[in-house]
Amino acid sequence: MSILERLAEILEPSDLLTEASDTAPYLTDWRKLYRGQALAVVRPRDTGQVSRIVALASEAGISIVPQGGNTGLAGAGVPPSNGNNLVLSLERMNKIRSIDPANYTITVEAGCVLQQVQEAAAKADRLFPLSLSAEGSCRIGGNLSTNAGGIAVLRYGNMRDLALGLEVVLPDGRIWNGLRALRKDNTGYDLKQLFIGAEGTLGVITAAVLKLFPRPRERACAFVAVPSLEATLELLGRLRAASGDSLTSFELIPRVALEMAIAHVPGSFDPFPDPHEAYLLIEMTSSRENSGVTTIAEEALTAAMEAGLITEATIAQNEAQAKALWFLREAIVEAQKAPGACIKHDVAVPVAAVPAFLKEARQAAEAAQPGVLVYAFGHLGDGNIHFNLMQPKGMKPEDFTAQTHRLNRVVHDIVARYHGSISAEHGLGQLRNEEVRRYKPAIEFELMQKIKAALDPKGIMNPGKVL
Ligand SMILES: O=C(O)CC[C@@H](O)C(=O)O
Ligand SMILES: [Zn+2]
Repeated sequence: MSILERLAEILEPSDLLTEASDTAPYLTDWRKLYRGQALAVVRPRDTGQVSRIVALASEAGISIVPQGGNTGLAGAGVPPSNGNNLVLSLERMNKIRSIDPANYTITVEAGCVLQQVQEAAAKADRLFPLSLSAEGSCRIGGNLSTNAGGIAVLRYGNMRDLALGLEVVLPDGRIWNGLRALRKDNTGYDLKQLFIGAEGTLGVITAAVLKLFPRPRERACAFVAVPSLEATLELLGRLRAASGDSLTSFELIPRVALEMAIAHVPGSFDPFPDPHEAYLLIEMTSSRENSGVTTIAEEALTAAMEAGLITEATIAQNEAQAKALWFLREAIVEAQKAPGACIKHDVAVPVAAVPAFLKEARQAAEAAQPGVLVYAFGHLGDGNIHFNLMQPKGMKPEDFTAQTHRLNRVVHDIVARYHGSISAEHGLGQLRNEEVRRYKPAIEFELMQKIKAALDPKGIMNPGKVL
């Protein structure tokens, strides 16, 4: 029997895609940077089916490429071009299995859309805090596999910090049920952490127990202009001190990004009459009714203004205004498409080093590529900056992208000097898996390879990614 015939015994006909028109969306990423081939796209409906598919693939020596919402930025969900593989989409496994408000946990299947999990938590008067721009279409399995970050890491951590248990189909098809809902469990190695951030190279995550938190009752959202990047550090310290544990987001928006959004994304606006070099979008939240978090934010920002740490500030007076300010944060991401080609760097340095890093990296990038537009924004509060470079005016997009490797090197060498990371929240995928070798200590690489060989001796799980 052929592999397709055997898959047809496991799956409903509509869950086994082989026609080019049906498989096409699964064979490329949304930015169309990568394109691959596959024998078929399989869309199992439960863990048992995933297990049978993986066992079959293992026996036949066919690779498995797990895929969630296909919103990734590093090409981890796109199959290789040799075609001897199956794309395993988790999209049909999208059930919330259970929610336990008293234990502050939710158990979800890997194909749940992030927003669906947020909404289920809210319905139970709880918060699932992971939040990022793709939340309407990215899926939890992908969030776990890339250890997704986003805009609330400062307060709640990234996906590694939000997962308590996992269910995983191992590369030989066996199911590991590690769906424990415990906050304490010191019974040996923390195996779930191997699969989180592994980008599907060690197994297929099929379900997870996630942490919930008290739902915020009050939030203060502010947009401020800063006189210098150095000032942002003292401001961050002051806001954390003033607000107790309430500072949730501290996002950097440079003038160039705001201008680009105003020019290209309808609905964008300038919150202040005069231009400023850089801005911050700040949010504090409290789960206490009448917590006074708005007053705390107002007082802290007034004091910061008197101390010369900010030059202008506006605080949202209602939900609609807060939404409008957050819209600007999304618009600056969208606006990146406008100038043509963009070379992305998803880097992290220790928070205190961000201003110095930004200054040095900007000078180096501008010297390496005259006319380049530095578009550096993001999660300043946790040290993760999207240090993106836009093509110089008048340059052809392809001539600029031809410089990718050289410019990556310029930026990442500086990141390394600051003891940073060249992939903070988007993962390595096939975008940075070669480059990371230059920066990751050989001993760490060797350990990763040993773990890979132990768990996936046939090397069938998502080949060509991460390692
Ligand atoms: O476009 C990017 O480089 C980053 C996208 C995303 O991580 C964000 O923070 O908005
Ligand atoms: Zn980001």
